[in-house]
Amino acid sequence: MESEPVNVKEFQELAKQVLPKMYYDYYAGGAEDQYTLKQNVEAFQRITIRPRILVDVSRIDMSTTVLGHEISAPIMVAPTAMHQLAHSEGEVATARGAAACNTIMILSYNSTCTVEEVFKRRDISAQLVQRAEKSGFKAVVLTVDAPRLGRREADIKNKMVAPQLKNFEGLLSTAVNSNDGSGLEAYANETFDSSLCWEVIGWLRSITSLPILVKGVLTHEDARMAVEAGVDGIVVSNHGARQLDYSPATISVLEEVVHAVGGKVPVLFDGGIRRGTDVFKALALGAQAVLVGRPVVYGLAAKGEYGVRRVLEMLKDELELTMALSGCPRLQDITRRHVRTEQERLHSML
Ligand SMILES: Cc1cc2nc3c(=O)[nH]c(=O)nc-3n(C[C@H](O)[C@H](O)[C@H](O)COP(=O)(O)O)c2cc1C
Ligand SMILES: CCCCC(=O)C(=O)O
Repeated sequence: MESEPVNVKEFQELAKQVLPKMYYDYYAGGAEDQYTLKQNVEAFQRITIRPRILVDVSRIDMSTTVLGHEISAPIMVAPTAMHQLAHSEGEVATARGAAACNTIMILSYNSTCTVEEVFKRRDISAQLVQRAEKSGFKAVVLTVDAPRLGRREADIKNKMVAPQLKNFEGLLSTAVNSNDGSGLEAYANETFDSSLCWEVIGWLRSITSLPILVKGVLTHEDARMAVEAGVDGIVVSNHGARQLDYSPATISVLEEVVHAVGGKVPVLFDGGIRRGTDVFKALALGAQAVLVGRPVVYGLAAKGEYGVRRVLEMLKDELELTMALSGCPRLQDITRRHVRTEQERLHSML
């Protein structure tokens, strides 16, 4: 396939062709049976759209603001680790692709280029957060679904080798011996902090004035606790199904979290976004914007910065068409009544 990809799935095919198996497996894989990995995508397929007719859709406006920052569409780049395994220009190319689409990129602290997130060594975390703040980052996203690394069996089989991570140069050696299995797991064992608890929000507040979001909320209980802890935003996420297998498909719990938050802080969403219709469904169920993980990495692997831009543009173009065909000229026109969930479908059959 050397023709231009026409959708995000075709970028995945291209990425598979160009990437070494070890890296493709790392990007594409999920935890254990990969049940949640499949569900994250399939749960979207069980939601249908209820389009409205005879609405003037000659002008579609997809622009929105997230924490006060205007973006061209509610589609952002999720933090994913180690982009130099996908393309030599790494996160720099991804950031340029995101900028070309006028959107926000969340940088993983496990980036192969350079900054952020939380860490066992709080002194190192503090340095990374403060470096990020100084260099112009606008928010800190604390990933709360990784007290330990999920079991990714492809990485174990491939004896996945984790590269040196530049953010930690001079702070910490990230070189680990991976002879016994996943090098990533060995690295995570050294660095991930399994004692992290709610107190960390107050600590982060004490070291930065940036807004703080928590990423990895899947229940109304934790959504309420996060709001009480004073976070500035919540990301509904199961880490792209790479952590706890049999955690729910994220789209199936979005509404529960949105209700619990009650509009007090913005709720962002990620997991399984592959089409503009998926973005539409997440917005209808209450997300302010979505984050895209793997498709961005596939775009980067296949075509560098241009590929990242194309992936984001495709999703944006598809969202625009979906809005037009559903009678929603503006984002605020997309309501809960524009989708029908599986639960509603089953209920109507009783
Ligand atoms: C290769 C890869 C690396 C990731 N690295 C991180 C990370 O360093 N920090 C983090 O919070 N989430 C990480 N994630 C999770 C993503 O931020 C996001 O939650 C997930 O990819 C969304 O699902 P999607 O890939 O179906 O879009 C990673 C995901 C992938 C696929
Ligand atoms: C040790 C780096 C882990 C990155 C990550 O979060 C992932 O691969 O999902």
